[in-house]
Amino acid sequence: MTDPVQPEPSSSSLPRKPLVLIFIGMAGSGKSTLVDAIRLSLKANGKRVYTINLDPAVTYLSYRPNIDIRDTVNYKTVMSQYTLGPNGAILTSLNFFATKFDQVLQILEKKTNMDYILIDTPGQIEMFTWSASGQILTDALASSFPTVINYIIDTPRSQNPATFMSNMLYACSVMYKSKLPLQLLFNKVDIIPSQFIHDWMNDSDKLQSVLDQDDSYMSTLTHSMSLVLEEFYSTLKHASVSALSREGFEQLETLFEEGRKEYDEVFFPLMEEMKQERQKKQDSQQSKEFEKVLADYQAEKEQREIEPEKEAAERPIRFVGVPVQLGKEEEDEDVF
Ligand SMILES: Nc1nc2c(ncn2[C@@H]2O[C@H](COP(=O)(O)OP(=O)(O)OP(=O)(O)O)[C@@H](O)[C@H]2O)c(=O)[nH]1
Repeated sequence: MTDPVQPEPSSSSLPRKPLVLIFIGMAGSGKSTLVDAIRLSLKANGKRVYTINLDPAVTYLSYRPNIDIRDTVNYKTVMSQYTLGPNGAILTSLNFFATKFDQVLQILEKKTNMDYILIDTPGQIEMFTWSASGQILTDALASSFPTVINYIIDTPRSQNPATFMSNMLYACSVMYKSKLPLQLLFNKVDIIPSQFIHDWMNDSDKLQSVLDQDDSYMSTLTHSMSLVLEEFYSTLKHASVSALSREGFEQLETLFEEGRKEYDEVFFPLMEEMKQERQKKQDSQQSKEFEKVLADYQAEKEQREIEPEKEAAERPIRFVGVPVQLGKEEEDEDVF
């Protein structure tokens, strides 16, 4: 395969960092198969690729990830030790891993020669997208590296308009929650071409003609939703691929680099702005607290000048900053 993209220098003056690609999608949409296939394809194009598996419950992976959550947390042990069900154990394992993620970041920071870091996530999508630990991991990655979310859609299953709409609404919510560039990968196009999805996204009448065959409440709702999502579709970048046949892979590097550009130009400045805003708030809170301490000190000093004897009698004795309360009978004793 030829290299379709010559990496452009990042818009920032900083050295070019590896691009983090987080793969998210409904169970069985093909995340792990796609991560492996994309890893091999990028490597064949001469790119250096690092892989991380964040699914503690996956039993088989066709590739050996460079960092694997399963090497740190044993999901089955977590389940029996904390008497948890499968979902609780996945969540707890992710929580444990999040507490160690600074070490992962330290390793990644040293991988300056890498072009891409591919991240495989748990099959139970909400375990990652709606958990505090998922948010912590995503934020930690996005504040250190250009990061793009790849939302995988199972094309054959999306032939049902309600399934299609559920996926689109979920993708939209992931973008809002993560505040990161999001791209759609319509997977499994070796089974059925994704043309119908493009038609539905570009022309709501085409979706309507399918919905017209069904006069249920759901079809009316789906149509209303499709009108609402038109704006979301218009900015969305996507590609149709097959992890098995590697169809559509020739457009992936271009798509990923567009995601990097979007992160650099839109999301990174936004994140920096938010960081500065937070810092400003913190600084103003600190200076308010400092002024309060200063005012208290001033008031206390003035009080001391007015009533020096009374103040000395009432002032608690302090030992290394801790007020020592003396009992009545001990008042004359040296308690230190
Ligand atoms: N025909 C076809 N099958 C695929 C493709 N990608 C994945 N599959 C199959 O889909 C099934 C699920 O793939 P996985 O890669 O395990 O999907 P996943 O999203 O990682 O699954 P979970 O982690 O369990 O959610 C497997 O049987 C794959 O072989 C594809 O492009 N075409």
